[in-house]
Amino acid sequence: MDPRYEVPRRSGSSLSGSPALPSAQSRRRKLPPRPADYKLQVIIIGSRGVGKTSLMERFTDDTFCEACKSTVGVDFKIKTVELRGKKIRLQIWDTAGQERFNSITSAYYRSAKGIVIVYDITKQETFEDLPKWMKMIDKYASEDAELLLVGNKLDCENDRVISRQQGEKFAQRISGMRFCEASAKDNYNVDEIFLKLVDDILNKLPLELPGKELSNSILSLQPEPDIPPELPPPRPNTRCC
Ligand SMILES: Nc1nc2c(ncn2[C@@H]2O[C@H](COP(=O)(O)OP(=O)(O)OP(=O)(O)O)[C@@H](O)[C@H]2O)c(=O)[nH]1
Repeated sequence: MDPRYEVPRRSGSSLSGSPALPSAQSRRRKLPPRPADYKLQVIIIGSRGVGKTSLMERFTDDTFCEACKSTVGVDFKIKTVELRGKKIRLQIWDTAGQERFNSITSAYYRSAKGIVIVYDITKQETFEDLPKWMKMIDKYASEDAELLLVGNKLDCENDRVISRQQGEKFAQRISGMRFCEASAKDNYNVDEIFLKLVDDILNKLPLELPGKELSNSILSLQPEPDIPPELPPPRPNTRCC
């Protein structure tokens, strides 16, 4: 065949020894996703069975499990959200409600910028446990962490034993604590919980560094802990009622 009419090979150049042309697949490769502007950690605490895992899974995967296993130690999920034109990578720590795991879970409080404290509106004892959770916060969490109290299982209105006013009153006694009722099952107020918390965290950040632009580096000072961070020194009992 006249070499002038030879069609160049697209690939499999090993025969000719010439370098391989990029394959169709590599040419179609997508651009890497835009990195997150901020990385934030949020922790969910509260007594056993109040729905901490369910709230996290509803928010991150939009799923609900009727009979989930109790959390052992700590679990986490990641979700990226866009807020105020910023991309925020949220790392959500779901802690075990059982007291015997407190020594493990307490190690995760320190790096949390936001704390969701959950009780079950149908279970009196989970509401009565709240001061105990506040003590954990006072002892282990950063003082500037945003707090949000959630009365979960709002779909069980007929079995309600804790009124909305009781929840509100508890939150009002703690400086800066927000309150809402939600249902992981019915997906009611779940996105709102996490987005409001992130919004409050973002609101607060510039005040921590007056005169400086917010940047990724501020948050990357806090690496995402794969292992529990070191236990912080106890903090003064400022928030407990
Ligand atoms: N009706 C109703 N049930 C819920 C809701 N959220 C969770 N549950 C149920 O409550 C039970 C406990 O839920 P979990 O999410 O495992 O609770 P948890 O707080 O993570 O429990 P621990 O890991 O033991 O601390 C499960 O059977 C869930 O299906 C809700 O909003 N409504």
